[in-house]
Amino acid sequence: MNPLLAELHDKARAVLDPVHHDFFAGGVGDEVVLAENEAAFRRLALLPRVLRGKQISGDFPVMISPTAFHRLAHPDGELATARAAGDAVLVSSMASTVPIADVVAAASGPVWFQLYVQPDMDVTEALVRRAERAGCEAVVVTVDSPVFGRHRRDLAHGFHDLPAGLAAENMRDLVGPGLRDIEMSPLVSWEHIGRVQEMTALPLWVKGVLHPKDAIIAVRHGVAGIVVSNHGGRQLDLVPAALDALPAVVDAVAGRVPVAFDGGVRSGGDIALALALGASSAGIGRPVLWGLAADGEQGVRRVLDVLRDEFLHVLTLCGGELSRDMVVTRC
Ligand SMILES: Cc1cc2nc3c(=O)[nH]c(=O)nc-3n(C[C@H](O)[C@H](O)[C@H](O)COP(=O)(O)O)c2cc1C
Ligand SMILES: O=C(O)C(=O)c1ccccc1
Repeated sequence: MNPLLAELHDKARAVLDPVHHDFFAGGVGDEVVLAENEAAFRRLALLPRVLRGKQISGDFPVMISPTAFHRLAHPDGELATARAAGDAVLVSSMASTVPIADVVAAASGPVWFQLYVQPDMDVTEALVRRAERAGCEAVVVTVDSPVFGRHRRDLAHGFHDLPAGLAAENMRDLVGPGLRDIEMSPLVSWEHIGRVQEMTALPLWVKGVLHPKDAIIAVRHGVAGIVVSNHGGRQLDLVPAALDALPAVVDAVAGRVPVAFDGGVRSGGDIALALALGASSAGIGRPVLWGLAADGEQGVRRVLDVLRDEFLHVLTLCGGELSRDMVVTRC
């Protein structure tokens, strides 16, 4: 892990209510997958290319992955995250504690709206309209959550609702703004993806694909892109590290749509490895929350600056190239 990010996590741990820290930090079950997501990067190495004779461009293909309830981390919540995002894609959680319209207004770059399809399709449509009216540039449907993950730390703390004054603002006047007003349903299917596509002209991405067969089905449904993710180890504690699932999905998709990735990215080198394995961009989840808790907008900016600087340094050392043939396993 980049030591500056570790420092921000230490600071976040010191300032956060331990219950809220554990909501952000925790995973499902024994937290095997949570640990594996980071460990998977350590098992890979890069063979740099040499004497390529070129100056690298400043492209920084990173997105802020959707995470719920930023006002648990800092009073400015998602407004601070949005202001700090710069030109990175900000995927704003449907479970934000600031309404999506205000998130987009605070951002200077693209904002995408993350959606859990609600079994009441009128509620789903109302959410999509809110995202459209706000000016979101894509909808990202999270598909790895037919049910809430059983987060052992939350159960131990008895954390199952937001403190007074905080709410899931996008849900207001639809069902209710409480944590449990957001439904996850095992009845959601590919048919619902089609229905969301009929609702909106916005590009639709699916987030949380691990099986290459699902990636192929997604492409067949005309998705704009796929995010390979295991939800940061918060859903099924039996899945592989997200990084280990990436190559097979990239191969199955065969360039037809972009394949983004998240899970365990903690350094510029991690971003480089994900890109070398074929990811179009790397998503950052918890480190953004640590920056936000530690120092609000400045903290999130610091996280992105540290990762950008380190990524561009690594990329330069790799001759400005990242490809699958440069990745080898250690030992
Ligand atoms: C506290 C927390 C809340 C999350 N909330 C959401 C969410 O609302 N929607 C979603 O699609 N994913 C959610 N995720 C998953 C992230 O989008 C992402 O997949 C994951 O955090 C990436 O792994 P990382 O934290 O190791 O970077 C959440 C993750 C965390 C840690
Ligand atoms: O905690 C999560 O991982 C998550 O996705 C979520 C979604 C909605 C409400 C609370 C948490």
